[in-house]
Amino acid sequence: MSLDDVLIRSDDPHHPANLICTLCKQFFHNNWCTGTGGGISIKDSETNRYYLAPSGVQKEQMTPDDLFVMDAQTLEYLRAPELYRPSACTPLFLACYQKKDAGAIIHTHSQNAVMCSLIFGDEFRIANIEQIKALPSGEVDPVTGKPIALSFFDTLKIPIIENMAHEDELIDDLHKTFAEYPDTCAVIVRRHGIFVWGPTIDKVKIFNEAIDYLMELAIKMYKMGIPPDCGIGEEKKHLVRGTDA
Ligand SMILES: CSCCC(=O)C(=O)COP(=O)(O)O
Ligand SMILES: [Zn+2]
Repeated sequence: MSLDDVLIRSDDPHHPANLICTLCKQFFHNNWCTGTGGGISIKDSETNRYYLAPSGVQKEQMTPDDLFVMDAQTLEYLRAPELYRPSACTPLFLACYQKKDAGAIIHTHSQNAVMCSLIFGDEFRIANIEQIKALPSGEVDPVTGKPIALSFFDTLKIPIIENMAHEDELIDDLHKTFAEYPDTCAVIVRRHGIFVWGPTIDKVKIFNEAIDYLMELAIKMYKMGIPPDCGIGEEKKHLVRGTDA
């Protein structure tokens, strides 16, 4: 059995090497990972390994052979395809693994994230929308030990940080948001996209989809004059009637 057989070959569609490729294809069709932008990293908790995409490749065309594999303990690459460099987002993914105990990270260049970063200041907020309930509050049920989701009556708050010339230059602001927003599962990068993390890739996929839905809705509300974080019933007084926005 070769090292590749151990690290990247599996018939299991849920194996990280397969899942990264499958999800990047899906995300390409959502316009989230086009033109080489965006990416996904998944931790294999059983083997304690990080799976990372190569940099600058068309993410929807990746195969398991293209992936980097890193030992989560030593941070040494167990597999590093000669043709490639690891994703430029690797330091940011590692920060999420190490500081947020993430099991996976999704990075997209969603236009909804970019638009929200152009409309809003240093925080994206939206309140009282059913889809918010798909997102974690950051609190844990003391009895069951399970994470508690946000309630319909809560306000989702996602920090927005400024973009930099290179991905690794985002690291200081990412660490700052970890301190200032200990409960957030996402950071929007202005004029760039969004990073979303969580305990498993299944959960992160749900978080990313829910946040993207909420960002898209917020843009529509904003265009209608409705602040996305306004209280229930307050929308009427903000509504711009007759708009074709
Ligand atoms: C046009 S993509 C610019 C780099 C970027 O923002 C990104 O998400 C992809 O970086 P990678 O090194 O993973 O290709
Ligand atoms: Zn990016």
